[in-house]
Amino acid sequence: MARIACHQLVPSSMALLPLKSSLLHPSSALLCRPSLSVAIGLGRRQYSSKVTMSLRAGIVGLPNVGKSTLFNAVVENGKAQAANFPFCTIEPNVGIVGVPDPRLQVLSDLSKSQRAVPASIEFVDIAGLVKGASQGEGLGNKFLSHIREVDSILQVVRCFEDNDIVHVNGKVDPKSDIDVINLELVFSDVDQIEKRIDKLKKGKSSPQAKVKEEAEKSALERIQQALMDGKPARSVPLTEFEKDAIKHMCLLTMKPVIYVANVAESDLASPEENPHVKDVMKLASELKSGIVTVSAQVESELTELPSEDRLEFLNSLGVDESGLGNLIRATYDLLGLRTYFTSGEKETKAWTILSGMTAPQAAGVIHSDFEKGFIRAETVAYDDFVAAGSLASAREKGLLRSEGKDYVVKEGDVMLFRFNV
Ligand SMILES: Nc1ncnc2c1ncn2[C@@H]1O[C@H](COP(=O)(O)OP(=O)(O)OP(=O)(O)O)[C@@H](O)[C@H]1O
Ligand SMILES: [Mg+2]
Repeated sequence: MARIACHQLVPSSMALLPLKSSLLHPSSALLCRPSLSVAIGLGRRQYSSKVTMSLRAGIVGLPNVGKSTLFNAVVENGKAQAANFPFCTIEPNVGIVGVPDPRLQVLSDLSKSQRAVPASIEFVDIAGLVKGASQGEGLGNKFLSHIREVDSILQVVRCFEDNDIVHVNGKVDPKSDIDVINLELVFSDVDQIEKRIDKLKKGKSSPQAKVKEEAEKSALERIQQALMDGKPARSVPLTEFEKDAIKHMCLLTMKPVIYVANVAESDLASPEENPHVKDVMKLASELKSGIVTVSAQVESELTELPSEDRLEFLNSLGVDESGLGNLIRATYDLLGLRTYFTSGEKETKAWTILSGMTAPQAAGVIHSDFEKGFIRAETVAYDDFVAAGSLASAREKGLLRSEGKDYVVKEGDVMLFRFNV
């Protein structure tokens, strides 16, 4: 028997299970956490056939550059926005944060929802890396292995001058700091690749495994060359097959990077005038990575203030809003994530999918039964929903479309799934 499956029909306890609010990764940089993932048969696309918990962004950088300060502010801020998240903080250094999205509140108000639940992302505070980390310096190998487990990297770069706060290399120098971190990531990858290529050369495998191993070896040799030239693995063009073949390596320089320029509060109003920030901007553009400017110090002070005093404090520094929303949003976008919504009286919820996912796959993010028994999805674009004012009115106006299993979900779709159980 067909049932209309929407958020109201999802038992509330279901929404609390981490594996249900999960998503599927296409990228070879992803899925480096076997302990957190379970296999499911997906078949249809080139995506990895696994489901994991929400995506992780690792906060990386030299010691004492403001990583933990930023982490604490992000997690505290995210908690406030997503107070109804279960397990907000899993461990002292891993926090789940809501992704700010103004559309959520609009939909929630229109549907008179009892609650609004944002999409989520995980932030991980990783201990500082120093020169020689890839040789084990300063527990480097341990910290590098933590970076292997994240899906993207936020590299915090110190851009604030403060003689009371020790800089491990004696002076504030973003270019040198970025080089140190990137070189350690490169060295670590080179090391891994050398070992793997040796193993592949010696290996005797079945003809079937051989094809994949050949692809892996060819991809690794090209990456090795790029690394020798000081370029990251992500700069090497690879086929889908090659990406899949090297995925298990979890190469550090395959992960997308955002540089987080951590500035003094006095620079917050016009960070681009700070020469250190200029350096980071230039490098980020050369390395084809994103950049976000924040003051971790200000953000952490903001979380200590009652919410009614925050704007006044920000205004006193010459800005109108906290930089964290930007940072969280940029991280979400960097991972190639997309949002669709379910919206009704009980709750309005933002769900995370990857671009290119079909309606059944998007339904599977809510629950695997929704994907298995998928019949159709009633879908309305966000703008149409807002213009109509409600789902019922969108239906009356003919804006609600009935889409089948090949429909590729679009950013901002509001969806209602019909499925068989
Ligand atoms: N934008 C900023 N302006 C001024 N001081 C800052 C700023 N950001 C962080 N700090 C200060 O820098 C010091 C180091 O910060 P934090 O402990 O967050 O660094 P960390 O990168 O986590 O270090 P570690 O690698 O040792 O864990 C703290 O005293 C913090 O208050
Ligand atoms: Mg720290």
